[in-house]
Amino acid sequence: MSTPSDDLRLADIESEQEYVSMLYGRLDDLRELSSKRLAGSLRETGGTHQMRSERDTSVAMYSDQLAQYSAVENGLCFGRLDFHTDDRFYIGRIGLFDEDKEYEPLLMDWRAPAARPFYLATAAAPDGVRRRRHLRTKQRRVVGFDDEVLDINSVDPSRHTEGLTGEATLLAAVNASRTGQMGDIVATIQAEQDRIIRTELNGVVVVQGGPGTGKTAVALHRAAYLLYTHRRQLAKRGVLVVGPNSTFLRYIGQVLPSLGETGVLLSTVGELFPGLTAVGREPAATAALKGRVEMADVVAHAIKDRQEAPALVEVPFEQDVLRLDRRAITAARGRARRTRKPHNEARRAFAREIISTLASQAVGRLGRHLLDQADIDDIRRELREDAEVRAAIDRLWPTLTPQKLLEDLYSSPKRLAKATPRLSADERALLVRPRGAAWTPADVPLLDEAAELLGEDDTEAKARAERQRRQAIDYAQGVLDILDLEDDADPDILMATDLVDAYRLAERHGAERYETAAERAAADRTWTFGHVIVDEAQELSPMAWRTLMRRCPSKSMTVVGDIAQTGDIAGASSWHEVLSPYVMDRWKLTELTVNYRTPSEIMAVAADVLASVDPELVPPTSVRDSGVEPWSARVPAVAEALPALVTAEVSAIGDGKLAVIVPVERVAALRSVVPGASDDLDAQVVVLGVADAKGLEFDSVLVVDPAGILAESPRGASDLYVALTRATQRLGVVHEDDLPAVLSRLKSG
Ligand SMILES: Nc1ncnc2c1ncn2[C@@H]1O[C@H](COP(=O)(O)OP(=O)(O)OP(=O)(O)O)[C@@H](O)[C@H]1O
Repeated sequence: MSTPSDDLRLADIESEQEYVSMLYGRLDDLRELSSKRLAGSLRETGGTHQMRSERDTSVAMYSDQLAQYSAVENGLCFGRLDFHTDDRFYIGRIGLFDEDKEYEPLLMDWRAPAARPFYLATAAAPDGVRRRRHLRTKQRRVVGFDDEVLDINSVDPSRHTEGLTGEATLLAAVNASRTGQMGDIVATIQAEQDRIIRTELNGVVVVQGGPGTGKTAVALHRAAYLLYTHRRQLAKRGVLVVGPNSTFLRYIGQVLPSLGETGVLLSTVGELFPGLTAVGREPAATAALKGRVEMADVVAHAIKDRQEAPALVEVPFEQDVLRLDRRAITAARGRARRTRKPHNEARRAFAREIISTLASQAVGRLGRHLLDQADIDDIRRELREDAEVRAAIDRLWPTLTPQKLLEDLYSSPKRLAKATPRLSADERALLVRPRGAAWTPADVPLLDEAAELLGEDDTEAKARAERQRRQAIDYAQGVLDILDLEDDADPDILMATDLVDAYRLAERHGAERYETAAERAAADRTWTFGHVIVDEAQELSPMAWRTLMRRCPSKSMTVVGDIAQTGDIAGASSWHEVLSPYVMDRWKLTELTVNYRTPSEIMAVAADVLASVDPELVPPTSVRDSGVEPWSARVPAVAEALPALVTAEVSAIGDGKLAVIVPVERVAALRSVVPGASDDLDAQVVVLGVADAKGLEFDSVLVVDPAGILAESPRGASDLYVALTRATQRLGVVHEDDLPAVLSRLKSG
């Protein structure tokens, strides 16, 4: 039997449905309009350069609009605010307006200043809000809502935190099964998170917080907020989001599109050198050494060593042999270095000096009194064009690419010894590598450093671009010729060539058209971004920070991480240490304190491990209990016991996700014994090392061989802390040896 309050609720759902359906109708209208306009712009051809460029802008704009309208389809409207003044706003993923009523807002974009009370208003500080309503929708259907009446009498003075916003909806969200893809939190952003998301654009903001406090979520919503609030500034230069590995980037990849933002470049540091994929692996000690800041000097040394000054170089020229002694070479080198230009650009000054020296020798031998200025100019020109002379200059001051410089360095113990006077022999040995070996992520900051010091030698790139442009024009000309031939019969028909010439056709079909700032940025090493967000920032080495800082000269950055979770031995142990070389103390620390992922039962176990990293560190407070105690199981052989343990966990989590987190060296062996296991996050069961599990979360986690994880690295305790805090519901620890003392709280299951 339905009660009067059930009836009221149903009536409310019905009226909300009416409103939400009206909003979807409006969205459909907008979609249709943009689609028509896009089709119109694509049909247009010809015109002046300016007309073409305006048309391209329209095409890009309408395509973006269409992508945005599709992206916000799910959960378009998720909230409502009722004010004491009887005003009422609906809050959603984008703003929608009523064109017939002077653009009155129908739906408020969550990022608009007027939407802020939805995240900040509390019973103690209601900001004029009487009621906050969270709407739950499935596709276009309203399925329920939760109301909070912001009444001062409902304030609980015993609560120390400022309280949760939309608690029922929040708990439903954090309890939901995980999908292998991070979701957005736009409907349930909490006050401490909202303040960080809306921090001003300029300067460096550090977001420090324990596991599960929403750092990644906050960082991504901040990107969306900044793009909305500073669209003009940021759309041009773009926003870069840096993550620790490609698994993580795939995991977070859908969040910004679901917020209607597609123009953000997601990248690892290892992917920041265009044209090169750094997939090589190397020992952790080698990567850590390459990450040290002294490597910047090593690169500089390596370049100087290539500016050689041997005792004597003989240059055959015509019937004679010209000589360059060390004094002449050093003088030319000094001249070139004094230009303070990068190596490849300073080469021109070096070559000019060398040609001058050789020219005076050649002229002296021929007898200066016999030659006039024109003869001397001829000799200079011949010297410049002479293959032997060029070869001599190449040897003394070679044009270098970053790749060639590093490859030559790693593969030559002699070169390495000269470039690394401050490294020990053991350290130097870590850098030795044969030619042709794959580039590793730790090489990328060194290549970037080298590229800065070498300067772009873009002669080859320019020649290639020109060749491609010519080919495109030839191709376009061919197309036009064919069209003309076909239409030849009827002179009244407008020829394709009347509308567009080959050059323009080629230009319109060129690869650069309609590219977003993010796409252009991805292809250009020297691109600088309007804002850079660094996630899991504690993992970055000092050399990686140099690369990132170069990409953001304005130092408008959001740095997100947890010093207690640092696993990389090149990683950070304090934010001050990381940032002060670039911005001194001009950075702002913000903190997140509530854990939305890990239930309190699991967090209690993780807290013991955290205390072993540093007793001063405070674990975040879990937002909920799960009612399930974490357990440990001692088994004679993990490989044999694991399949059954995995099957039991899978049946406990229904269609949720399970991760088996193991020491890196056991990943391959254990992945092969777990049925259906993979490293693909879409699979139900994944087997991962800790480094690859960073930033991810699963309904259930089995941590295997905790002693192995602790022993695997000097930062083993941080790694174990990361592994334990990946679970949203259930945790089991499986071990063969004694359970490490830090885990003694676990009950054996
Ligand atoms: N306000 C919120 N509403 C709903 N869910 C939230 C909220 N804040 C965080 N979460 C959820 O909590 C989980 C953890 O968030 P997130 O991955 O951003 O944490 P993190 O601080 O980056 O963690 P870690 O340091 O362990 O990588 C995610 O599932 C996220 O969606």
